Amino acid sequence: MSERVAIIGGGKIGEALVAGLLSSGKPARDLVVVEASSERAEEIAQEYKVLVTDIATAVENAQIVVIAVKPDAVDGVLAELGKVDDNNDVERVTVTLVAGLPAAKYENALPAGSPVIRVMSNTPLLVNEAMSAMSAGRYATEEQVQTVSALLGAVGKVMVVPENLMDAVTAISGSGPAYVFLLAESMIDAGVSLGLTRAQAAALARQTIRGAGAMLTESGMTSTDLRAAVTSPGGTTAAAIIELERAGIRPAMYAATAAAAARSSQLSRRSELEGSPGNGGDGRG
Ligand SMILES: NC(=O)C1=CN([C@@H]2O[C@H](COP(=O)(O)OP(=O)(O)OC[C@H]3O[C@@H](n4cnc5c(N)ncnc54)[C@H](OP(=O)(O)O)[C@@H]3O)[C@@H](O)[C@H]2O)C=CC1
Ligand SMILES: O=C(O)[C@@H]1CCC=N1
Repeated sequence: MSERVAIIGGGKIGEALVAGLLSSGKPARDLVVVEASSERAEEIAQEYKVLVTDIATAVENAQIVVIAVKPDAVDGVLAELGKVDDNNDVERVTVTLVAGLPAAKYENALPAGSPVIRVMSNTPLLVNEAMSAMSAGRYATEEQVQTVSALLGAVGKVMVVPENLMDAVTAISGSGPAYVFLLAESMIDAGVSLGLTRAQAAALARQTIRGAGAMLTESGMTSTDLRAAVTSPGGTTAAAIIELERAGIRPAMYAATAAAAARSSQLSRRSELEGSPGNGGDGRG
């Protein structure tokens, strides 16, 4: 069965999901987008030929409703979803791609017993190479987990994790593409400083990262063994690695990912405070 998927938020991650699903073979008629910015809505409709509409039309007959807005826009989306007349017979699962916010936040705001699945994916959705981690909320059935897993499996790899690992997942794979792009940027600038043109340096860095990525996923070797195979005794790579270690590349990665995980956890704590009785939240659940 081809499920109808409504995506609320046609920003960077919403667009990447649309593009990835279409290129994986999902028909455009099974995708519908809700987007607050009219300019952005027009762009998405033009580029992907999917219906971009209001929330009530979008969720009608949708088996999967994906929330892909910034954390601070989630309350607005939940309020809009609450106003949608829900008298059709479609069994619906809500999938949140939002960083930091727990599945319970959605369960508390949606009608009692609503199935929710929390997902942390990443922008390589765009090229069907996403890494998506998912945690089922308390009302999601095994069948719904399988359905969402199949949907995300069409646009990359999927891992099921307990929800308490979502902050760590966000720090590694959610934000991770940005670390690799930063590495690419710094390799390109370094290449220019060594006399390459920017175009030459960019071509060398891009294909090197692509090739190394393919070896990581396809060789069956560990990253440690792959690095050792490049590092000739007394050679150029050893000279470079000494400098990277001296500059603290490992402690920098520990600190960076700890900061990302802490930010994710902070968003989660803030939403708990806002949702608890006596703190101005709705107090349900
Ligand atoms: N970017 C990434 O790499 C990743 C992002 N995420 C998560 O995905 C979510 C979205 O991030 P991202 O795509 O980067 O953000 P964007 O700001 O690019 O996209 C969000 C879009 O949703 C729109 N929007 C806001 N409120 C509503 C509403 N009520 N109904 C419909 N559309 C609305 C925004 O419009 P407007 O700008 O006019 O407000 C904007 O176009 C975040 O929660 C983030 O944590 C998760 C993994 C990776
Ligand atoms: O930076 C962010 O908050 C989002 C979540 C993971 C990647 N981008």
